[in-house]
Amino acid sequence: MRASLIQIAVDPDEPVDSRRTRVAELVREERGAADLVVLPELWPTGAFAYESFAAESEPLRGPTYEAMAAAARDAEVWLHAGSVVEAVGGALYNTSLVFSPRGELAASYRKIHRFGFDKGEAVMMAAGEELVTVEVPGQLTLGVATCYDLRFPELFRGLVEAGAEAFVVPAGWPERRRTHWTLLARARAVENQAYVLACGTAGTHAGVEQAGHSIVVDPWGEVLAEAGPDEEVLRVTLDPAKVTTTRDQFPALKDRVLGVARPERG
Ligand SMILES: NC(=O)CCC(=O)C(=O)O
Repeated sequence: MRASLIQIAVDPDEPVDSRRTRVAELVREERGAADLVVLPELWPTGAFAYESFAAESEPLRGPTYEAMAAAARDAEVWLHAGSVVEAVGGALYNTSLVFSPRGELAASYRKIHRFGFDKGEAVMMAAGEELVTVEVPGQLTLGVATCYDLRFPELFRGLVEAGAEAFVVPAGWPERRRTHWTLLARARAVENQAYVLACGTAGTHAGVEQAGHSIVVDPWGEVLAEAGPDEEVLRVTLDPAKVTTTRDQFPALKDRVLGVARPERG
């Protein structure tokens, strides 16, 4: 399975419409080179551009949906189109969109763990509640998570229980915590014996320098490819059989103890 992670530079001087057009072209350029294309979290606005969230919010089938559905169809790729600020009634969600090569919506995922503690996304957005997997026929079953989710291993274990063999993690991760990004991507791969495809943004928006360094890790925890800090397309080939062989040859997942009791609070 050939995967291309498009690490987009989010520049506040580039209008959102222009970025949408530019990104759609970048996706189209992967035609024939990729089976799966991955974009980062909230690339239309920037993950830390909280002030623009409401103004740039869109319905699920809004302008980003339309542009990405057409790009997936033209490129004939599975497209994890990163995430958008989805407006639903009075609420906002950080919602990822996954399209089939026919440009049909295969899945959407509302980010479960919101970043910011008592500000930003954590207070402006509502939390998703559902785990999402997408089967790419004949290839891999993808488990979908977004950025800050990477810090919560129970989410990824839940995705494994649901059949995930590769995690796709769009992000807008800051340079300041880049060591966490790399470490957590490798940890999620090792503990779940699954591929991790983590696609971040480049550039600086809302005063937050982005780490870039999108990364692809195999089920043994080895880094297959890693981007630099700037806009870049990271291309890698995944072997679906490697998930099965890793899980068969070192069957740690079989030793899970399910339903471990939480300690009583005294
Ligand atoms: N957009 C995010 O979820 C940022 C997460 C982050 O900066 C961190 O976990 O550290």
